[in-house]
Amino acid sequence: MIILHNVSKNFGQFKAVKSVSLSVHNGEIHGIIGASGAGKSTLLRIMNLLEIPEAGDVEINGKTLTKMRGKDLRQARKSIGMIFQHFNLVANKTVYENVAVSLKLARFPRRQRKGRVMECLQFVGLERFQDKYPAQLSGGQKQRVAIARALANNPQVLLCDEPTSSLDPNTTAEILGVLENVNKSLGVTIVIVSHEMDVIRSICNRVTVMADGEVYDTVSIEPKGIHILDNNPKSFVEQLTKDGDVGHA
Ligand SMILES: Nc1ncnc2c1ncn2[C@@H]1O[C@H](COP(=O)(O)OP(=O)(O)OP(=O)(O)O)[C@@H](O)[C@H]1O
Repeated sequence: MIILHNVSKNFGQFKAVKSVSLSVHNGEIHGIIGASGAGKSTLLRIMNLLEIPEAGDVEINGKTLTKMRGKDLRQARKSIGMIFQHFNLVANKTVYENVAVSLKLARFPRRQRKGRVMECLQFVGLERFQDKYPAQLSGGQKQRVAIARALANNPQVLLCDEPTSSLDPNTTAEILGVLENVNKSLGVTIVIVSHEMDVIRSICNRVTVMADGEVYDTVSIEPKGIHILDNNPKSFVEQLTKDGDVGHA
């Protein structure tokens, strides 16, 4: 579905992505992991041409994105949604307006917009928050709004750049649950960049490991599932001491 053919990206003299080829399969949750500076986010941003590669091609569903221009490119990019570590919501717009704006930009039929916004907010469990502003929401709620916004135009692929890195462990698990639901019930292919091994192991089917701007390897894995801790202090102590090599102070 997404195929990168020998893509490269330089920032000045620095080679951030070096002739990378990679396939993301239809319907999978594909992780990209690696050390800080390995080029993960740059590679993800190349997939929807937020970063334009100096060399190589990006192919989506048999169409070469890097060779498209104007209306065709805009149309093709509608099939790719994206979410970010810091949510990127518009501060002076309500939850409803944040989702509606992506429909407006995509020229979604005006009369169907309200229904579509509410459908997306329901999907992420935030329909009651439609009139709130981002500053009135928790980090997890902000990321849910960002997911609703990314889903509004019915994308086939959702690109996720460190989607849980600003969140606590329980909220991380909740957001991973939402992403899993996006994949399973809507059939959306997901690519998720994270430096957190637990995040990648919990939901991904295939994982690409990057190092120094190159793909080191791509492996298939069995997702371990999402473990939600409750906020009971007893369960925190149990987690901390379960390996038996620590005692009570
Ligand atoms: N716009 C830019 N201008 C200059 N250098 C950049 C730019 N974007 C990224 N880089 C550099 O390219 C390299 C790869 O960055 P990238 O964000 O892709 O890495 P990453 O693996 O996602 O790392 P991290 O986990 O720290 O975000 C880094 O050394 C970074 O400093």
